[in-house]
Amino acid sequence: MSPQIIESHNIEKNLKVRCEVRCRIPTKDKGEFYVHLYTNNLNNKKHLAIVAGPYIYSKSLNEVRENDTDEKRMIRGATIKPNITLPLKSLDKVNGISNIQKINETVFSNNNINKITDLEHKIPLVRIHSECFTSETIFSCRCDCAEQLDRSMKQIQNYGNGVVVYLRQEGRNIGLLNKMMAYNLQDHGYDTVEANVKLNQPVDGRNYTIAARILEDLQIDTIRLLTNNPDKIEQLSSLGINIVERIPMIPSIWENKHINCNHQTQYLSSDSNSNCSNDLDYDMNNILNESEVESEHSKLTDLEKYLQTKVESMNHDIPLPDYLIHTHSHNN
Ligand SMILES: Nc1nc2c(ncn2[C@@H]2O[C@H](COP(=O)(O)OP(=O)(O)OP(=O)(O)O)[C@@H](O)[C@H]2O)c(=O)[nH]1
Repeated sequence: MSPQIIESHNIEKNLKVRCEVRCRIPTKDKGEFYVHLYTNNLNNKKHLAIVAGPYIYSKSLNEVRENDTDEKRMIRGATIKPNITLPLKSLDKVNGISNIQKINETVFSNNNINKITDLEHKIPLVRIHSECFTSETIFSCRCDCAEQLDRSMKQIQNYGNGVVVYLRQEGRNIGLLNKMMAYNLQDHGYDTVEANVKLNQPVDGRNYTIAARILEDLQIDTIRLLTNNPDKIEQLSSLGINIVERIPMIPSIWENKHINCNHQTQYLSSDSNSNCSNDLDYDMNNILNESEVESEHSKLTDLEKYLQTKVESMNHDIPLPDYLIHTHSHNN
């Protein structure tokens, strides 16, 4: 067994989480959430659960602690009535939802989220999100992480019942220092996968056991999951989370882009000065030779190159828009 597999087995066996505090966080444009802060017995990282709706409660937060008082419970955000349990668990068994074996792949627009029945509504909508300081705090346009966080919080709030589990696994768990070195390599032609490899780091060093334990603590065993990442689905399923639906996350710069081989296709953004924008104009009728492909690829924004690599090299399960199919990344 590789050291990585041994480590992940150890994590799975020994990991325990505890919710230390829960507080209300109103947001500018996404409504109100209850943020739960978790400690664990393996390291000092403080993972978070950002909860929407009135149905989700933490077991560990609400259980009675040594020398507990009403005031202590109020300060940590626990219910004053101890040991509250809600009937969310095993809804599938009670109502026969376990028949849903296949993971449906539905583009969940805000409209059809509203149309689901009350019963289905109880299955939480979940995003397992990994920390990205560069995009979420200092507005980097190299990746779409901040957009994914923003959109998933909005979708979950609109749905009325769900959680973003926010994992402190910066840079797919290689840490900020390595990620910043990877960015320098990416500025010299490496893609996001090759850069990690060059630094002797795993391409994706994340482990989702902590997320599964947090969901367990929140008394959630059946979910709808917002993701494009098949590895996340596989790991969570093997950790006992029943995923009844996979909801893709289409990056906003790829929305409304489609195949139209008879016309010159234009993908002009309204903000052509922004590095995040997609201001390229391709003629799909042209068959490009190798050096033209190389040259077209070099015109892509950092974000486009990143998204393209996620689909082409990391198996992310979303269709590549036409104009990118015609500009394969250099390592393909
Ligand atoms: N090493 C490295 N990490 C990155 C880079 N860009 C973003 N990240 C990290 O990638 C993580 C997010 O992973 P993504 O691959 O974007 O998305 P995902 O969570 O795997 O998949 P989805 O569920 O579909 O969003 C965060 O921890 C980011 O800090 C990069 O260029 N290099």
